[in-house]
Amino acid sequence: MGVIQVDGLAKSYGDVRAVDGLSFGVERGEVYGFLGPNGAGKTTTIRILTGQIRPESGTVRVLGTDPVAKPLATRRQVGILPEQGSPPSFLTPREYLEFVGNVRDLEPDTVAEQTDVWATRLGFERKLDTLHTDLSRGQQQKVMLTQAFLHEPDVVVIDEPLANLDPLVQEQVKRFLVSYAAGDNAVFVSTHNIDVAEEICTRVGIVANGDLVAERAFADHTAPRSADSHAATAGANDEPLLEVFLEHVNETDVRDAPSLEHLGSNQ
Ligand SMILES: Nc1ncnc2c1ncn2[C@@H]1O[C@H](COP(=O)(O)OP(=O)(O)OP(=O)(O)O)[C@@H](O)[C@H]1O
Repeated sequence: MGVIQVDGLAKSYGDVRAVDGLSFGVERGEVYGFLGPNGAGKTTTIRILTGQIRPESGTVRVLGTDPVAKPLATRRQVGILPEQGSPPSFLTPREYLEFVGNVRDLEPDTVAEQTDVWATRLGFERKLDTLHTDLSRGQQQKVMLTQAFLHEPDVVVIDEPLANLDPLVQEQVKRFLVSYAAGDNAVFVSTHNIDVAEEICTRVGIVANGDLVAERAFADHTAPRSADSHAATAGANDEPLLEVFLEHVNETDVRDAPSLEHLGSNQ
């Protein structure tokens, strides 16, 4: 069984069928990309995976635990970076990471060490003692990334990992995600960004109207691929991911967006 296993998942909000019979699995060593247009059901799926909401039907296992029955156990085991998550405005990054470390039962020394490693890696070491309210959106995103990895979880679930980050930091984060998964962990990434999915993922599931419409595997890699290189593709053909996406997702599937034109570009 994979570290994430989803079978026949369904969730509606009133008349809206947000997730509709979704099944997929993620193995250790994978960066699994969950790629879909606005309103496809990505965030709803992430919220179920991380024990925040209950599905109507279907089964979910994350590291063998059922997040529906044991949401707290799941949240302890995984790293979570929610969509539009931001750290508390009234704390500094150092205080917030100490708080997260405490909740995660980490030794204070480990938290201090990891805080320094991450602040240096992402370049916010000079902001460690500044209130979040005085940090930019990108700086806050760096703190949120740090909290997701602080306890070195086997599974990390991230909604739009590169949102608000500058290109240099995006490159560092992409490399980090690839190397983290390669260390026998799994990274589940939800994104609209086809180039990023193609660059860092070992496998991409394309989701539309709450269900997987295609899945694409790439050869193992230990560093991000160049976005325009398809030589490493291990799927049935060498078709670029954008074309696979456009084949399976048509304008009628894009519930909240009038056009597909933006989908290949950075967020
Ligand atoms: N709390 C809610 N109440 C009612 N409808 C909701 C709620 N949350 C999501 N939806 C609807 O469920 C569908 C799936 O939404 P979801 O947020 O899961 O999609 P998404 O793929 O994450 O979209 P995006 O890429 O725009 O963030 C959408 O049609 C959305 O309008």
